[in-house]
Amino acid sequence: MTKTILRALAGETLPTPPIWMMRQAGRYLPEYRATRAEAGDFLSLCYNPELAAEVTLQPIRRYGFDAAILFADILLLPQALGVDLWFVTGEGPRMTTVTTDAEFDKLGRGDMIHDTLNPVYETVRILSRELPKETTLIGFAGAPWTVATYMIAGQGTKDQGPAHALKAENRALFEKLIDRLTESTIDYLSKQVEAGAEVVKIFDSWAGSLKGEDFERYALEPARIITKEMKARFPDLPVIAFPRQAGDKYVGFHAATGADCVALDDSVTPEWAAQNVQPGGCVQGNLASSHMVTGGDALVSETRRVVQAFSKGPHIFNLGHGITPDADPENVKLMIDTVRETA
Ligand SMILES: Cc1c2[nH]c(c1CCC(=O)O)Cc1[nH]c(c(CCC(=O)O)c1C)Cc1[nH]c(c(CCC(=O)O)c1C)Cc1[nH]c(c(C)c1CCC(=O)O)C2
Repeated sequence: MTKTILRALAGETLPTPPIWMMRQAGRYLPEYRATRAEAGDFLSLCYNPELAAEVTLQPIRRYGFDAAILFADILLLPQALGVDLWFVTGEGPRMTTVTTDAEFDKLGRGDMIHDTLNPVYETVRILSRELPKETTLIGFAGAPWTVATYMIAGQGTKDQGPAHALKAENRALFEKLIDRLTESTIDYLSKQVEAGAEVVKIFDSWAGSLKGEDFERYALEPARIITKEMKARFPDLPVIAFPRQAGDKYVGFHAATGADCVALDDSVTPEWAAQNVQPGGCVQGNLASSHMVTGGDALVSETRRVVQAFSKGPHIFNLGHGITPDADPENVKLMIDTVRETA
């Protein structure tokens, strides 16, 4: 029997949508916090295959999600290209910037990324042995634009101002960076698939700040190239694209990129997306993650609404963005029970 997530990704409408959750291994879980403390810090956890596999498995054991997502981070790739990366507690990632040709020229390329990323592939190998046979293993990478926004600013930003500024001031350098990230992302994802990832997801968290032609060039086009090359190398590999906050640009994203599934954030209604995006293929999403904090009747009614809106086509139930550290683990259970009862 084919795994439910793979069936949905192949375009099948299932009686109950398969479920997983962005950031399902995370700080809202006491067992995650304990393992992270054992590892020392977040990056040490990412590079410790035994412990990274352990935190990936924790939400599977607790909730029986239909998919596990590799525990790692989108910023490991720039680190593998040679930038310094660290996390400031309570604030987020920091890295050395790439805003000049000289800084760009110091970046690595080709197979050298694997020296740093080998522990991630080892995590994938452990997981493909240890996951329950019905659970799908999802590998992932950041989309070039989103990763570039962190590399250019040296940290997270509200409006991706520094990346937009570099794009305006030195478009040739900006485009070289996007191209280098596109190439390295293909190499990185390929190694994850060779190690046992069954699906790959491309996270473009800041796609929504690209407007007009910039969206086509720097969100859609890299997703198309990555998808095309991954499918050339691995013909049966399903690809999930997440151009977060794309709004009306979600329409036609499957066809334009070749992605099997488009993940939706919660700024679009499920009714609108069912009508305008789901005809293109499988969709994933899109309950607001705040319900995992607030719970109650609203959680139940909004979960039912998402399930019902997408019930006539291929759908993978998920949140619209990652679960937050202040979420209540009991609310996750309530969401899963509601999905499985509603369908
Ligand atoms: C932009 C981005 C990043 N990382 C990621 C994105 C794209 C998705 C999104 O928009 O959320 C993706 C990511 N990050 C993480 C995963 C693992 C898989 C999963 O469970 O979803 C995935 C898929 C673990 C993580 N990545 C991070 C944590 C929290 C770190 C900790 O335990 O202290 C986890 C579990 C840290 C991280 N990593 C990043 C930031 C901005 C932060 C700090 C914010 C925060 O603290 O939540 C970069």
